[in-house]
Amino acid sequence: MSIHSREQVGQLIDGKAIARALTEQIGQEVTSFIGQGNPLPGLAVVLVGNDPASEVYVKNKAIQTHRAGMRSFMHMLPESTTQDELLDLIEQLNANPRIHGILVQLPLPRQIDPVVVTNAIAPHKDVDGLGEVNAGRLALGTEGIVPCTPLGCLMLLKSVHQDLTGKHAVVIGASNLVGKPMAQLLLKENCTVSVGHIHTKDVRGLAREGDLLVVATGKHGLVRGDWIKPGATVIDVGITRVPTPEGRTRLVGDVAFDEAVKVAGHITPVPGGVGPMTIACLLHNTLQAAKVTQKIIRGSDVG
Ligand SMILES: Nc1nc(=O)c2c([nH]1)NC[C@@H]1CN(c3ccc(C(=O)N[C@@H](CCC(=O)O)C(=O)O)cc3)C=[N+]21
Repeated sequence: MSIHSREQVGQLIDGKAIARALTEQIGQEVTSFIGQGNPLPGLAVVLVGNDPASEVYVKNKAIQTHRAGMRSFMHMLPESTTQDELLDLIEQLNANPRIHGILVQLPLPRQIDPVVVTNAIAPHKDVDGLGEVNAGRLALGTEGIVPCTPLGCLMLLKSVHQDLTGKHAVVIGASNLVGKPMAQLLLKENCTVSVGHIHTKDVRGLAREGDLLVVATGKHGLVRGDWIKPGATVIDVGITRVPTPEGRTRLVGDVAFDEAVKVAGHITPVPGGVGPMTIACLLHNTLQAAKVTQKIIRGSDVG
């Protein structure tokens, strides 16, 4: 034995493997859904402008959609697209019976108001769960479509803890896309929830109190080892492309992984953590949306 104490190493939460299993299960459900005479679930993804990172995500989504046996409809619009042009497209997609889910990739160019656009998506096709109707349902704890990234984070937390009741969950970041819906979901799981954000006075002190720590700030490497309660479960939602010394790029999260892994009990990597779960949950939401639509059309339970 050396005189140094053995370094504790947290266990990796394998988001890629959990997402693969979920996608496979969704694929089987799709097969039985269409076997009952229902149409293929269809997902429309709309990308405005040519942000190269967004294009990668959009392509990944299309590949995974086909893997789960669903149809995907891609709409790539130029950076100069007006809000009215985008609203016209959404109106067409809302009316198209082959399309059960609509996702408009964020962020949008300056001339387009994301709130107006998200609320233009029919609530039963809002597979991102970001419109006022679904956000309101989540806040009230009623049935609705739950945003993909927070839903994926919850599944990862549940892969470690069967029951989250009574745990102190700390969410860093209060965006409408991740932080706010994440806090709502954790409340529903009977956690004591704290939300830290840019104005929080001692965000490190707050983070250190979390039995569960979900970080979604977009500031890579923000959360250091000494921000983490020993043994905590850490979910890193951040995804930033940074240059390497060799002149390439790599993806990094909001958590300084090498430090954090020594303190955490369980931790998600980037890549291979939350990202693949986001896509798997998008497919889950699209299948659910298709089921709800068919249930209404047939006036009967399709399971
Ligand atoms: N309306 C809307 N909904 C979104 O869900 C949404 C969005 N806009 N805008 C952009 C962000 C980002 N996002 C990701 C999804 C998957 C990966 C993903 O699959 N990541 C892989 C690696 C991908 C790679 O290598 O580039 C991983 O983390 O292992 C990443 C990021 C969804 N977003």
